Amino acid sequence: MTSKYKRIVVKIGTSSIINSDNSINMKTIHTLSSVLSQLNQNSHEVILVTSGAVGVGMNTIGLKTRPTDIGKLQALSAIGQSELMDLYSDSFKESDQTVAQLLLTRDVVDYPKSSENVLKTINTLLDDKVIPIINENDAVSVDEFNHQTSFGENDQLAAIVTNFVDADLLIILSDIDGLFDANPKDNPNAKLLSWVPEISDDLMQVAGGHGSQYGTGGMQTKLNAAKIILDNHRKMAILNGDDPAIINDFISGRPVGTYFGAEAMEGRTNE
Ligand SMILES: Nc1ncnc2c1ncn2[C@@H]1O[C@H](COP(=O)(O)OP(=O)(O)O)[C@@H](O)[C@H]1O
Ligand SMILES: N[C@@H](CCC(=O)OP(=O)(O)O)C(=O)O
Repeated sequence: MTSKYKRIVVKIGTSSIINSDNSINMKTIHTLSSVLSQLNQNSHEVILVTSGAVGVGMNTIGLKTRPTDIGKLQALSAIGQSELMDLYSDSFKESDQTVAQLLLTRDVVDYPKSSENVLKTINTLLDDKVIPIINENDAVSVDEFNHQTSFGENDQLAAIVTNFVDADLLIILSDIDGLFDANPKDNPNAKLLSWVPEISDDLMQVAGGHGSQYGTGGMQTKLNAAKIILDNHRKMAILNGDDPAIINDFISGRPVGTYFGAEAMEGRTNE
């Protein structure tokens, strides 16, 4: 496998981790753990940004409808985060892969001393071949005047982390094959876009909201993430997380999903 991408950030969304009946998608968690372990043990460096704390928390206490109250969501994420990490730890252990948990707030990357410490921690973990698993620290995040600690959602968090750790590639795994020229849930004739070199206003118009009650951002937040990535001359892909082995296909140069990058890639046109 080519090693064009040495340091890779992979983000997985709630809709890939939680099934529509509120059960946990253990198959995806197992395959993801195995694929990322292999990459990490074969000359790549891998960081996982995972959503799912609120969804797993809902599963744990048997709640079927996502609450809107912030306090309830924060409590659910506190319940779900430890469960989620347990699932990942057990699953990565099957591939002899050690993982570490980092819960970030925006001030951590905005303040020089704390950002220096987080970067040192991540680099030390990667040097030691440990996979950092990152989520937003939902229970303490706030978004208020003079005290902004919230990333808001994990697509943006993943793009910020990709820049922060100077990674070569961000892969966003979702419940859909990539970015389409219209939301396929509303338009059955929508076509998959294979290559996106820039984020135009027209493109922002085709990006709709989330697909299930468990996902939060939809394609809009993924395009905001892509903008951060392209502005910083990096590369990103949106792939279907149903079978995370698709990560290997993308890295090997197969034209799967949607690729965001200024330079063309062989085999990719939107014709
Ligand atoms: N133009 C588009 N192309 C693809 N998906 C779209 C588009 N517009 C809206 N969507 C919706 O975005 C959803 C993925 O976002 P979301 O539900 O937030 O997932 P995640 O939990 O992976 O972040 C898709 O299931 C789809 O319904
Ligand atoms: N921090 C939240 C995730 C929020 C989020 O961005 O979710 P998603 O749109 O599914 O990536 C959680 O773990 O539930």
